[in-house]
Parts: sequence; C-alpha cells; structure tokens
Amino acid sequence: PCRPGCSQPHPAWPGTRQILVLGLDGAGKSSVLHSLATNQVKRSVAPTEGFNAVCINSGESQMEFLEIGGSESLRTYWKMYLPKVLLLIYVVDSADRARLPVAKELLHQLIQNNSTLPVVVLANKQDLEGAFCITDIYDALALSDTGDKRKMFLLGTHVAEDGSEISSSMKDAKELIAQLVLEMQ
Ligand SMILES: Nc1nc2c(ncn2[C@@H]2O[C@H](COP(=O)(O)OP(=O)(O)OP(=O)(O)O)[C@@H](O)[C@H]2O)c(=O)[nH]1
Ligand SMILES: [Mg+2]
Repeated sequence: PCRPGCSQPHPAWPGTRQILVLGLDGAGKSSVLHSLATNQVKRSVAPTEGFNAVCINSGESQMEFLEIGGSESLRTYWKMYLPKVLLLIYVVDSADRARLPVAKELLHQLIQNNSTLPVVVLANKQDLEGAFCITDIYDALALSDTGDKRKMFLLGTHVAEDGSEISSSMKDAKELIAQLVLEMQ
C-alpha cells in the first residue's frame, strides 16, 4: 500500500479521487489488479467479498484503484462510489457470452448520468477458447452508444499463467491508465 488506509477493507479516502474497477463477478478484476501491481501474473483465487484497494506506481503517477466485488449483492454499492472517481475500469470476461448482455446493461446504467467520465473497458480472458474478439465485445457492449463527450477505450487483456511476467497487453493497459490519470490531474 502507498499509504495507510490503502489496505483497509472499508475504503475511506476523503478527498482522494480513485480509479474504480467494476465488472461482473469472475471477470478477472482482482487478477488484473494483482498483475498490474506486481508486474507478475497472479490469478486471484477467491472472489472479492467487499472491496479490494490497491495502490500502483507507474512512472510519475501513483494510482489508487478500488475494486468492488461483482456479485449481485455488491453491485448495489457500485453507484455510490462513482461520483468520487477519476476513471472507471470496467472488466468483462470475453468468454462469458451468456452474461455479456448483463454486463452491457450495468455499464450503461453506471455511466448514463456522467457524460464525461472516462472509461477503460478491459476485454479480459482473451486466452480462452470461445472468447469474443474485440470487435464483438465492442458490439456486445454497445460501446458506440456511450456518448461523444466521453473518452472510451477498449483493450483486450488476459492474465496468463501464474508466475510469468505480465503480457504486453497488460503493460499497454497500465500505460494507458497512467497516462489518463496524468492528463486528469
Ligand atoms: N483463463 C483466464 N482466467 C482468468 C483470467 N483472469 C482471471 N481469470 C480467472 O477467473 C477467475 C475469477 O477471477 P477474479 O480476478 O477473482 O475475478 P473478479 O472479477 O475479481 O471477481 P469478483 O471479485 O468475484 O467480482 C479466477 O479463477 C481467475 O484465475 C484470464 O485472463 N484468463
Ligand atoms: Mg475480485
């Protein structure tokens, strides 16, 4: 953690604008955050039961990420944290075709009242057979329909085997996020 409080289960970072990491349960939010934080792949083993706060340094930026678990009961908290955030990272499981419509609905609900909040969508699990490719994800999530004032990015990612170095797509995601944070400060 970059400062006390970062690893607390109930984040209360008054005055700090965070990067919120949302998406359905099992999409890979915790795995992505672990990998971004350590530059080593570590697939998360347990579902996030509440919040997962992670601080990551990248070049000049220090970034505070807050994941809220994606299970149905936790989704009610998603909205509460939105007003304070700088950037939304929305992670989807590209192979979970059955739930992409739900993922789409929830994303659109989240951003409908904030026309300028930048969004980075990570189309995760690109390694899985049957994963939708980027253009299919773009269509399935109706990303053309998120407003023209918004910065919207879509990147394919995957969290490879435990212990390996992170993939180039993950490095790209980290650089993009760091760049966006710098631009907004
Ligand atoms: N094949 C594959 N599996 C992945 C990938 N990313 C995550 N997983 C696996 O997917 C499962 C869920 O990953 P998590 O990172 O816990 O997902 P989450 O979005 O944090 O889920 P919640 O905390 O429950 O909301 C774990 O078993 C991971 O090992 C990926 O890119 N490819
Ligand atoms: Mg998690």
